[in-house]
Amino acid sequence: MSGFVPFQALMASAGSGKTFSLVVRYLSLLFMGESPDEIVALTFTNKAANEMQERLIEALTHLHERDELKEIAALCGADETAILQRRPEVLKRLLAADTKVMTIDSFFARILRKFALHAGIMPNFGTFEAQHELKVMARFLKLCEIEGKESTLVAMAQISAKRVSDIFGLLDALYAKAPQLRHLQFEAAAMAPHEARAMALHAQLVARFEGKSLSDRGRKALEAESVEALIGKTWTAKASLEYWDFKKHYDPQMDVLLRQLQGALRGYMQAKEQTFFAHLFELLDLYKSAKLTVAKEDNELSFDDITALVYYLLGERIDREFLYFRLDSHISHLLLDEFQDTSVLQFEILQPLVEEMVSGSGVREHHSFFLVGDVKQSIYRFRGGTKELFGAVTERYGLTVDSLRTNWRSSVNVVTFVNDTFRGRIDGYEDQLTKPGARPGYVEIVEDETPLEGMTAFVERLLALGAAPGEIAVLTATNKDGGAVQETLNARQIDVVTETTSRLIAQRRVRAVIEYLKYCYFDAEIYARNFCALADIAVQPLPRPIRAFDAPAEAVREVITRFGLFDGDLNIVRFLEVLERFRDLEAFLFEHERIDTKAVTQEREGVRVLTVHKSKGLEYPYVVVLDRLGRKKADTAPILYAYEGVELRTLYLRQSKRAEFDPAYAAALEREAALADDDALNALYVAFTRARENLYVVRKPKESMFERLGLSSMTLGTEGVLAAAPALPEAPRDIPYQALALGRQTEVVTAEKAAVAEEPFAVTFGLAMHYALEMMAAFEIEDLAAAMTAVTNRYGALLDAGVFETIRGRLTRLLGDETFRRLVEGEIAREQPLMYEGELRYLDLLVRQEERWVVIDYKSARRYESEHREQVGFYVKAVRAITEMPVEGYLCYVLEEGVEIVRV
Ligand SMILES: Nc1ncnc2c1ncn2[C@@H]1O[C@H](COP(=O)(O)OP(=O)(O)OP(=O)(O)O)[C@@H](O)[C@H]1O
Repeated sequence: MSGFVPFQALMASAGSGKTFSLVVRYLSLLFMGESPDEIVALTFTNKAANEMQERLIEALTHLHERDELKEIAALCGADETAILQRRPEVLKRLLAADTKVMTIDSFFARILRKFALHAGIMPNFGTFEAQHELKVMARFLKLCEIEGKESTLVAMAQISAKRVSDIFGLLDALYAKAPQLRHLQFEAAAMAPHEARAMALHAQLVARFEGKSLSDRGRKALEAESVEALIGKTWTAKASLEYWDFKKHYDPQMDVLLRQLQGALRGYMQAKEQTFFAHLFELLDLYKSAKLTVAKEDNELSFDDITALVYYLLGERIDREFLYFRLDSHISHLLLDEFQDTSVLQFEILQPLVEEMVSGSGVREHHSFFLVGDVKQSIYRFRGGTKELFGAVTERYGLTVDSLRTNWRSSVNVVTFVNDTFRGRIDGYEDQLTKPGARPGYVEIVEDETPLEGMTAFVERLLALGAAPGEIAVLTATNKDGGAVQETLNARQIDVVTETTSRLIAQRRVRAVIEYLKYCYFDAEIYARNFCALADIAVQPLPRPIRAFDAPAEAVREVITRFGLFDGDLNIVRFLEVLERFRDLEAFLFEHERIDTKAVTQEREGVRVLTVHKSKGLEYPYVVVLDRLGRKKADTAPILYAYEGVELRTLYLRQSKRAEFDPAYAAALEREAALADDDALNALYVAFTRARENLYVVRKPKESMFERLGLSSMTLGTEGVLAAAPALPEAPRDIPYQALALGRQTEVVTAEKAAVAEEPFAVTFGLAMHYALEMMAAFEIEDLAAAMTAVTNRYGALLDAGVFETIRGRLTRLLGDETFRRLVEGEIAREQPLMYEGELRYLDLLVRQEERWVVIDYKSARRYESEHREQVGFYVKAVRAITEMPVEGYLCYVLEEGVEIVRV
């Protein structure tokens, strides 16, 4: 019988197999006949998404020897032989599919691309982790000037004693949470009356000491010129003045005054807070429009922008049904990993999907929802991850909550150490069991005044024992510490792989090409030399094509061909794609440092160095956890977010000494500190649970981040490393690389054409021609060759070679057509999905020109003209309604006898 539970949550400790179960579940769905297109699996980091994708394929490829097999058989209620028999077919389906295993951010970006026009942006926007701050700031200041809000800004800077750039940071933080703040209202309140009252009470108090022989230091302590100075005094926060030098002259009336003074100070601080937030919210709208304008200009969005826009679409522009269920092939199964770090906002966006999944009746019978997480590993509170969400969601949707007790990852000593360390320290911690046949493993803690040296000693020892560099991970508290580790290890000739080294622009060949582009731009010999060195070629004169300025990608293609630089390194291909995003060479050179696209493969072997935060969900045979190298930074974030469960209740402005006057604030501050403490403890739990075999901890004697764990130098077990696996020459592996699948016209066209029962050849011919046009980087004759290669690869099996020549001929004529060239001058979007009046269509070509939009529909045969006109007429109406700008529609017949362009 099938053990498949359709709605299930797994809440379980590190290494207990949550991701494993997710993979098992995904594959089981495939074995039960579900299509990969219908399954969405979302993770928190890109790394986790890539790993999951790899695990799916690996597990399927080697299913006969994998632990997953038994579990899949159990879930499907089938025997293992039957499962193995179906494996090739399932693998084929998986490889051919447009799978949706991705981060929540990418998933939202994908949704937004489909509805880009509804949000007023172009669908081919680039994504960056953060937007161009300076630009946004300049735009924001300009808007403040136009709207006459400069004084508000200045007032805020004064109130909070912050620089304008800090206020900018606050706006950014609020922007990310804006939808959750809708219910909050702040009103600017006058601070002056509170101030006057406080100063008057102060004067009365001072008067009571008049004529008394108060000591000099006592008198000095009493002096205060302003309300802020009063707040800074120690005595103002005391319960009574009957202490210290004041004691001798104390009379009870003084405490009455003191109490009143404290009330006035509290009132002052609260008024300050109200005013501050009232101003901040006033500016928030300007900030939002500054961000959006810059985003539109650069056609580039940060993930916060994407989340905000999708939230807006969902709430105001688009029927929720459409957002999820009409555009894509139907989503029937939703799997969420690392749920403890999903933010409330992200969940609100996913909610319609979840609700569809769990409302199981009729056609929805085949839906399922699965989420896994571990609240002990919740470490993204600052980003709006709210661990309470887990409980709220499982309860609301009545999910079966299961737990897993066995640790499948780590050795006996690591599991024992982790149990001993966190038992009683993390609320509700339950000991984990070790897996059957677990190796003993090893744990060592060392206290070292110079932690970097302690760390190096461990790494060198492991290498000497025979561990491969790639099996060792050093986990650090911050990125900066990671840099120090890298330097230290490099100085000892140990190679290191970090986040930075795995960026696309850090790859050798890509760096070579970037040097070449600098050479084209700056014309300085040094760049040419760098290029030759990085490309491993002799120093020689290089061409500096003038077109490199407008079409850098083209210049790069040329130089790659000339020097034979493309030897299957997919990073070059990916880089060319990235390069296409830039208007011209200047834009690229100005911006390229910010390109955070990841490299296709990890080129280098080396010790992995990463922050504890980045290590979540990952595992390594040998892990060295390094103490924080610097001092702990005090938490000085000016805004405190007070949550009640998953609801953001209110905001507080952090003000020094306020806790002493304001109990409600003091409670909020305490709660905040406790939560920050939980986060820090959880981060340590994450760090210690990454090790499979050996775990090493390097702690400083003072100010250690491990202090609260009471760790001291010790060893557990006998140190050793796994015998190296026999070094098989690694087979060159094809990395499945997919361009963003935005949904294709293919399906729609096929459906449309099938309806008119056209002959199959004509349909395929039409699709191939459309595809060639879609693949053209720009409508230049130089791009035709690459587009034709793409088409031949895709349709080679279906069409004869001669047919491709026909297509090439037709397109050559099209590219030479004056009218066509004029129409496509502008910003171009291809295969743009569009939803209007309940209908989904794909536009072949949408061009934004200065003051108007142009819709172009290609046709490969002159038949059904009246239907075609009707279709384009519908597009025009839709784009006009969405963009509220003039729109022109054209039918573009790309025929054997020539090009005909008909205005509709
Ligand atoms: N049932 C199982 N049988 C055999 N091996 C398993 C099983 N479950 C998990 N494993 C293995 O144990 C290791 C840890 O599993 P996994 O990464 O799924 O844990 P997790 O709960 O997601 O951990 P974390 O919370 O740290 O992300 C993996 O190497 C996985 O292949």
